[in-house]
Amino acid sequence: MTTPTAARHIVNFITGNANKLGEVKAILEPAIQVESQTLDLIEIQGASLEEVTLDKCRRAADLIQGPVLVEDTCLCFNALNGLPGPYIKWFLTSIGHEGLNNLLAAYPDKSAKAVCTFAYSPGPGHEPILFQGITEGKIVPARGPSNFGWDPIFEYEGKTYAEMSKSEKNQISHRGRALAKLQAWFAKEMTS
Ligand SMILES: O=c1nc[nH]c2c1ncn2[C@H]1C[C@H](O)[C@@H](COP(=O)(O)OP(=O)(O)OP(=O)(O)O)O1
Ligand SMILES: [Mg+2]
Repeated sequence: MTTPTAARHIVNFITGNANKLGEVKAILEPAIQVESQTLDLIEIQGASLEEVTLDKCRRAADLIQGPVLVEDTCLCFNALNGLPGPYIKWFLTSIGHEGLNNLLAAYPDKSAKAVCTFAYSPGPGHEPILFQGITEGKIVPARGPSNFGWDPIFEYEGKTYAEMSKSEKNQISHRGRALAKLQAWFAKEMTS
């Protein structure tokens, strides 16, 4: 059954990452329809996770000249005081799964947080709203298919993200948890 058009929200998710888009669609649709445009948005450095996402969202709204949803994902190693954090993309590209494991070789603490921060802007000039989700896990040698980023090295309750089915991951993931907050906010907007 489809939701009546009048009660339906549409978001324009701006991302260059097809895997993110797939998960966001799987979680939000059909209640919230997800359209998408691919833009490689500049991400600022030396700022908090929230500031990085807010800035990315303002840039996207200015470029699109309309409502946008963006997301920034961080992988924070507790032994490294939260690094690589927002720089995980460049660490992953440069040193891979093994290199990321090696970063923690000197520390007994392998725990890590996956943090997903979505920002929604109703349009240029509006202050974006943030929705954050965190999943606590640990960094392990790669297990499972290498389909999406660091999924094979992030373990949650005995399984790496890569060893989970898509729906299993979405139930407990940083992204799923952030989107649960976004869904609640949109549901409230619809009734107010
Ligand atoms: O659930 C995930 N499971 C495994 N890996 C993941 C996940 N989510 C993001 N990732 C990877 C993609 C990128 O290497 C880095 C985040 O960087 P981030 O800037 O947020 O992503 P991106 O540049 O690929 O896409 P976007 O255009 O939305 O910024 O972590
Ligand atoms: Mg990015």
